[in-house]
Amino acid sequence: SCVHPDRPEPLDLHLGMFLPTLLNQATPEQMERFFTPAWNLRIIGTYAQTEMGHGTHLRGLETTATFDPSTQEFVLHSPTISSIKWWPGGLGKTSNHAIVLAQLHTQGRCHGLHAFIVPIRDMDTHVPLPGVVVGDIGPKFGFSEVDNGFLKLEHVRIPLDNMLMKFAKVEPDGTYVKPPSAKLTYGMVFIRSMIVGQSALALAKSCTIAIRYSAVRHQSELRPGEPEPQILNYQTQQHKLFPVLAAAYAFTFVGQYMKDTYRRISGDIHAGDYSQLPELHALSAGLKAFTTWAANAAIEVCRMSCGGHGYSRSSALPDIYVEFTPTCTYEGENTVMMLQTASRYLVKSYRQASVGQRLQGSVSYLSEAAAQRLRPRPVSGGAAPLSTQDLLSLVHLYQRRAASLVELAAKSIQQELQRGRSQEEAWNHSSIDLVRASDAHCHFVVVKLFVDKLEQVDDAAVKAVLSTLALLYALKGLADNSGDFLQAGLLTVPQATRVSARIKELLEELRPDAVALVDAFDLNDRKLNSVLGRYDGNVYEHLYEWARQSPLNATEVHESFHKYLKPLRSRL
Ligand SMILES: CCCCCCCCCCCCC/C=C/C(=O)SCCNC(=O)CCNC(=O)[C@H](O)C(C)(C)COP(=O)(O)OP(=O)(O)OC[C@H]1O[C@@H](n2cnc3c(N)ncnc32)[C@H](O)[C@@H]1OP(=O)(O)O
Ligand SMILES: Cc1cc2nc3c(=O)[nH]c(=O)nc-3n(C[C@H](O)[C@H](O)[C@H](O)COP(=O)(O)OP(=O)(O)OC[C@H]3O[C@@H](n4cnc5c(N)ncnc54)[C@H](O)[C@@H]3O)c2cc1C
Repeated sequence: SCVHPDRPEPLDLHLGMFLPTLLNQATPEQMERFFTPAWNLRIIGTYAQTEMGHGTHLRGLETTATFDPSTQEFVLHSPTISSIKWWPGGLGKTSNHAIVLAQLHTQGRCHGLHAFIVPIRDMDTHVPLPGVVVGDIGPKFGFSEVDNGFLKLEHVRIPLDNMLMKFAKVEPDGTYVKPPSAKLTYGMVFIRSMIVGQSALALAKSCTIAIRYSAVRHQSELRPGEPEPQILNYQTQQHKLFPVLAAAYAFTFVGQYMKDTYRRISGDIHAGDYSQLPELHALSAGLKAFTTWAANAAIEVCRMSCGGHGYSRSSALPDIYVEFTPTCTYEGENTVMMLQTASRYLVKSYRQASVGQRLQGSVSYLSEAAAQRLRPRPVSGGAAPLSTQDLLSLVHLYQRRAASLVELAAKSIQQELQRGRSQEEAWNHSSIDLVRASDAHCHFVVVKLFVDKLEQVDDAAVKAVLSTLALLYALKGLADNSGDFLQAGLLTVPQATRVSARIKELLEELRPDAVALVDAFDLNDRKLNSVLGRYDGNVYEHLYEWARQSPLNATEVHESFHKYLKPLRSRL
């Protein structure tokens, strides 16, 4: 639930994008109307954009909203089976309103996607309103507590004033007034920016559970005859978990940066300055994809590092995974988001830099790269950047890897065009390179923000351990993507060998602080909800207690079962 700034009482649950969209696209009068007591007593809203046949391709959405000037109403309609709204959270049983994205038709012309508030259930009886066919889409991979639903609209009429008109408008005579920028109707940058913080939280929870458990769990023999060691002392366990720990800190800082950037740029937009919207769209789309893919994989690493007990729901890791994994799909499917960042921002910026334009923001390095391309600089074959004093050099290495992959993608498009392919085909035949370029750009942004953050840390001891984490994050990325760095001439094979050796040293250096570093996330037992991740470390007692609570243990096997079993046994 969310609290409207001017009203103390909490508003009802607004699912997913309902409230952010309202806040972003409703006029002040509409905000007043939707949040007056009559509305906020029980308005439960969902955000219905995706259809059965279209999720990614917004321009392909089929739901229509046709303005009828004779009655001053819009007629909302689902013309085909594939146009049925599908997936919106809370639509199946809970919501009584939906923000519906539909193709606006007025005066015989289609003006593209716009947002409409559609009442879908009676505010008193909660019965679906006339023309509204609504229900739940059925069991899913997870998210079972959310009634993701379907919505079929059969010529449903809503008043003119239910179209969100902060940017675009329809006059009473049906005249369409364009928004100051067509891009404002896309939205989504808010939630995508927030999801970056969710990636950090999912990582922090998972590595807290796995590292605390790894400090409690004793297993096997390290030295014959000695007691079983903590599994956290195994180099392989450290190699699994400490890079996740480093990523959890990295993404926490990126999440803070995205929140601040969203606030700053949306303030500019409200003041009528849209110049930073492309940067915000590119960053939010790319970093949402980059951090959710990384966190999704890392949660599984944490689960498997806990052995059998990691597979138990008592660890909380299966639930963290099931709840987190759809972030790679919703709010913009990750591959499509990476392509947006590359095609709509990086390649465009590369071309601007190539003609000497001085770029600002996260792509300013492309201007430096264009200049250096004019004055190529031999890569130092000397010592690899392996100490915390070298963090800035590592940022430059990531910057130059990104620049080289953006250039590679741009040149691939050029080559495809020269082979006679159309623009669209040339882009499609370069999309693997485009995704790689986006990934490298986001990776550079994450490393840079981590290193920038260190400058704000005053406590010497904290700064030292965070610098070691930043170094581990950067070197692990170098090792995992060494092909890119070698291919771009940014790393030599001997240097790559030294990087791997240095990573092992860093694991050892971090071992004494590992548990303190996860404690620092300050996730209490209730929030973690994990027997393995308990702050007091009393895992086995609570694991046994947790199992005994299982409903299956509420009763003994009934004697009728034995009666059933006996004849079977006698036949075996
Ligand atoms: C405090 C609370 C914290 C909460 C934490 C988070 C919790 C999360 C809970 C959420 C629960 C789940 C709810 C899920 C909801 C959903 O999934 S809602 C549906 C999401 N669907 C999508 O995201 C659809 C993805 N598809 C698209 O965005 C578009 O189809 C496309 C991929 C962008 C392509 O559209 P198209 O019209 O073809 O555009 P282009 O030609 O590519 O670009 C045109 C220009 O517009 C610019 N642009 C595109 N998108 C945006 C944007 N969002 N913002 C700004 N600008 C955008 C693009 O850059 C182009 O610009 P130019 O190049 O300058 O023309
Ligand atoms: C748990 C959950 C909750 C959701 N909640 C909501 C909600 O509240 N409201 C709402 O409106 N929607 C919601 N959605 C729907 C979600 O937004 C869509 O599923 C998402 O946008 C992806 O679209 P799609 O399902 O059509 O996938 P598709 O786009 O069909 O993706 C399938 C494959 O096609 C590829 N692909 C598609 N287009 C391209 C392209 N141009 N280039 C290259 N590859 C491409 C993708 O990369 C992917 O691999 C939810 C989904 C989930 C899973």
